[in-house]
Amino acid sequence: MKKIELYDTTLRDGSQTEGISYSVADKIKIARKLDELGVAYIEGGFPGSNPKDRMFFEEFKKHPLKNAALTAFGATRKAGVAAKDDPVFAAILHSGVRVATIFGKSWDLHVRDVLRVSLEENLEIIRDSVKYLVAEGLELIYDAEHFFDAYKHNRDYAMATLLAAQDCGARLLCLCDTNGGTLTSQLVAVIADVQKNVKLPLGIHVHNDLGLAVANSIAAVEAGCVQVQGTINGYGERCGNADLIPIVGILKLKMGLDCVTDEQLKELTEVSHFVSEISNMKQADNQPFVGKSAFAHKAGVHINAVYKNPKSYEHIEPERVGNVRRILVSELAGKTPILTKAEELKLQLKKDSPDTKRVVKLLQDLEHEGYQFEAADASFEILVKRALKQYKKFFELEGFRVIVEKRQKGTITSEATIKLKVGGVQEHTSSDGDGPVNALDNALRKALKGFYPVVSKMHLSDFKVRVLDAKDGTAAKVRVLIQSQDERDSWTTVGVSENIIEASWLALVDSIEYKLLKDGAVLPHE
Ligand SMILES: CC(=O)SCCNC(=O)CCNC(=O)[C@H](O)C(C)(C)COP(=O)(O)OP(=O)(O)OC[C@H]1O[C@@H](n2cnc3c(N)ncnc32)[C@H](O)[C@@H]1OP(=O)(O)O
Ligand SMILES: CC(=O)C(=O)O
Repeated sequence: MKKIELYDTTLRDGSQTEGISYSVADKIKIARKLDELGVAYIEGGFPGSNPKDRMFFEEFKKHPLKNAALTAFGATRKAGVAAKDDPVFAAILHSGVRVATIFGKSWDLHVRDVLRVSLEENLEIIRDSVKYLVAEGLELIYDAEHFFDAYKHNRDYAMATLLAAQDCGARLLCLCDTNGGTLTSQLVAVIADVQKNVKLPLGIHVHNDLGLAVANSIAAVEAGCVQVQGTINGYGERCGNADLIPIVGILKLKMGLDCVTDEQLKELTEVSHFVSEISNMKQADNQPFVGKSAFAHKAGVHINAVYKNPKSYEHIEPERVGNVRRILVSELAGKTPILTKAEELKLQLKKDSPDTKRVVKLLQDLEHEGYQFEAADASFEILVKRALKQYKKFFELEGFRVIVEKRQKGTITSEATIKLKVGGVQEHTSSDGDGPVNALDNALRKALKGFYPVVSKMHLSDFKVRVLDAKDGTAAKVRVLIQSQDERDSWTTVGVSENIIEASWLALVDSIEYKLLKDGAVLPHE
């Protein structure tokens, strides 16, 4: 099986993303995770750039990675400075790595306008730089910056820069689409021409400015490149780098190429989510292979078919990349998920029965009002039970009041008072909280805990509000999603109203009733 080298640059090019700033500890955690995933190279940073990157490399002198080779990144030497005196090279050598990656100029525009040296001097800079680092005993990966633009404007000069790096001992030439503006067909044609002119193996490093980074990386592998550079989740300057996550999935599962083991592939979802968490970036739900929605089915026709045979609407089994199939319940879902949920709840429901039609109608009416059940699993279960009259009321509300108070100098305070009845016994309590919903939640659970002690073992873990008709301003409806948790499970409930407190109350009541239902609570004196 042909082997492809995965080269990860999340810690260097990925850190050039707007909004990302890794600490040394973050970088170390990510490097260790990537090592477990099985990438061949981890570009740890630019030690000539800043102390943080230099400190990062210190950690691996003491505790090396298990599998991957750590590489230190830098530019070719500065014009007019001998390689031995260039501080960037001194930092690379001090970092203790056995592999260095340096980027050099391929494009005559950059040589003239950015480096401001002659074309010949740039070739000399490349030769000197590669020769020096190789003579110091390092494996050298040469990143030909802007190679595809360079080729378009001056093919012969671009080719000469590669030959300069090759002749001086580089191990691999990586062709970079630095500005990310190259079409796939153009990229493949350039690679074919380069292969006729150089002996060294080729790598590919592309940016995503056309949304083609993954496609271009894959086409480059098909054209013969043996190394793919990219970042986890496609982080990187401007529109990002090629996303290594789908690249790994495609190389392994669609092209049968050796890059990680089957076991390592199962870590793909975990690695992607871990890196987005540490990077403090929102995970894209629709990210191929690993997103929350990558194997989520919403349309009734799809759901019906997936129950019969998952291959009907899935390109691979989600478990192969550590993801899971999800069935979303909504007004578009038809009867199949309702029947399945009923089966899970051990409720008798037949496809064409009036009960099933009633549940579908109720679901569609509520979604029309603004409810959304695809994330609110617990509210959906309560809805089915209510519709089938398999539901008991654990308490009856007589009324609540919520006060939010702000004095001229003091902090803002919230207090809720609640009056309810449980099996004919009236309870009247009050509680304060961090905000009005928290106060209401505390008061409700305080009122119920004497009757149902299990409510003390749950808490509210997330609270989301979405305005539904923004054009109506403050009179718009809001949808509140509440996530609750006990020692074993977490569940989500939903409420909709024009009043945010009422919407929150509806979601809170579902949340508590769900807990009581799932724990088999009984009404006092029942
Ligand atoms: C395509 C890429 O993503 S390459 C990666 C780029 N990464 C970064 O820039 C992040 C880290 N960079 C840094 O910390 C700094 O920019 C440093 C340490 C590299 C340089 O800092 P400074 O010496 O202050 O220079 P400054 O950042 O202002 O300008 C960049 C210099 O690099 C030079 N340069 C750019 N590319 C190269 C190259 N391939 N080889 C040699 N020199 C280069 C430029 O000509 C410019 O020098 P000049 O102003 O003397 O002409
Ligand atoms: C080297 C690099 O990061 C680039 O050319 O995009």
